[in-house]
Amino acid sequence: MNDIVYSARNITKRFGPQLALQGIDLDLHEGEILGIVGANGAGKSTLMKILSGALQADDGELRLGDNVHHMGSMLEAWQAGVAFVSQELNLFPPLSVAENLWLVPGRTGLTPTREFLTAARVQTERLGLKVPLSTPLASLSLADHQLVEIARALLQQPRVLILDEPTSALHASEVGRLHEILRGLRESGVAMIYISHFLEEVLEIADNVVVIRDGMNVPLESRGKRPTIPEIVTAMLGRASDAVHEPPARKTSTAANGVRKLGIENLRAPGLSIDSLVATQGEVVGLAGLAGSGVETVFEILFGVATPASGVIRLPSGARQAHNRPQAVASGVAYFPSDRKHLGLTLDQSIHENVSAVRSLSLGRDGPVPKVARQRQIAEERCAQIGVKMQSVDQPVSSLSGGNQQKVVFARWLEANPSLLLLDDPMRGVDINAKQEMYRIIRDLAEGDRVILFYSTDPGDYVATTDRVLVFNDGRIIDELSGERLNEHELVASMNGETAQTA
Ligand SMILES: Nc1ncnc2c1ncn2[C@@H]1O[C@H](COP(=O)(O)OP(=O)(O)OP(=O)(O)O)[C@@H](O)[C@H]1O
Repeated sequence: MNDIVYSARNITKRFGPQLALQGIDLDLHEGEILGIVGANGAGKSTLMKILSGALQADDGELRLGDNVHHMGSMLEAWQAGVAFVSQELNLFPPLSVAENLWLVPGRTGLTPTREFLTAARVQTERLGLKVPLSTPLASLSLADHQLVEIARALLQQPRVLILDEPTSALHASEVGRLHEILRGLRESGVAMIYISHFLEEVLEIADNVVVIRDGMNVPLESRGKRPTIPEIVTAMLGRASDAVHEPPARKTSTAANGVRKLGIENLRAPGLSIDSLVATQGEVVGLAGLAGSGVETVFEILFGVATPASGVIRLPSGARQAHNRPQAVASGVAYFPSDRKHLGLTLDQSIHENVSAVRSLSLGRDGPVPKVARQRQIAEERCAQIGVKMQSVDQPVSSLSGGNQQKVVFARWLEANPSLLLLDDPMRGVDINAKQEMYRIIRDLAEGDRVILFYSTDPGDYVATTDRVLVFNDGRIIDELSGERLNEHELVASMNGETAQTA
């Protein structure tokens, strides 16, 4: 094994009464990709923030090479050659891509040098970011934001690169490109930490895997050998997973009278052209496609935040197309957006306030906002159901880990009673167990009289939850997968236009 580049000993971190890290040890070697896995709230991001100077440990020691190093700030870490791609995507939406790439700790001025721009162009192209560097960041998709954040770290030519869920918004081809780049960096001796909830992905790219549970290292039985996924899951959860998911008994669409249905006809908008799309109550219909395929626009139109040029929309509640968000909500439409930062959570409010907030938007089952005691009870039930790791429902949402915040949003929409549920990558960043529970909940929701449209960056999610999948390309529906054809292989091929048929 090569030399140790970066090591942590007995790292401990408390947030008030919460002991987030309890004596973590870690060794990172030159030219090693170290995978770190753990359930939501296990302490991965906290540890990465400490390694990258964004947070200070309460106790423990960090060593860079042979020297004890006090990572007092992110600037110090950058200067020591430690670059961090954060799960929270610390970018500046009003600035351009180039300015975002340029702005790193310690650098002053907003104008990138010509030399930097040339390097930036090469790096972004290698990662598959297809927009000019002058593009305002705010106009890019979440996946592109993730690529910009990765490019920014790579442009620092770090000795140590920490990637916290770098692929949560990326499609398989983008993941493939990133892995190729990381393998190249490994060859040149860069040491990397790679965190992901996609365990197959971790096993594919990582040389070694570290499991963290409740802020502590969990030894793997296969010590030194390649661990298996069941072994990793058992270590993560502290027990074997009970989360064996059977794909749903798929329904075939019934357009019978008397059932609620979503009907879209001749819908035209910039980058979108749908002749017909019908989904009936009880169905989970997947809308799949690569970035820019048009799925996002469909969601935006149905939620009243984008306006089509023409077309007819009939919502399951019987209402016509909504022209703004309040109208959409009042017409029974719930939208679960993929961007965690814009999930609509009020971060400084408590979990129970957030979970019950949508009732006040007139979607509630029992109408008026329930009393606080009842709110708390509902939130407790919902959070227990999907395993939100928390101290109490009174704590602010901002104190939860990223994946647990995502689960609170999910719990919140469970408390609403929409007739049309738009789920835009709801499982991004949630751990394997919660994912299985979400699959079940989505199926249960569909069993009621709801129509569910579902999008994910993980093809496996479609197979696990949907009845059928409409594949979008260039704003059009180019394929429909159901029955035997609804498997990951066909889906990925179809999204890439390999077996596309006209639906
Ligand atoms: N700023 C904070 N204030 C209070 N508690 C916090 C704060 N940040 C994290 N925690 C708590 O520390 C624990 C570890 O959180 P962390 O974000 O490190 O988990 P994680 O393993 O990265 O989870 P995820 O997979 O969901 O991103 C959690 O219980 C979380 O609630």
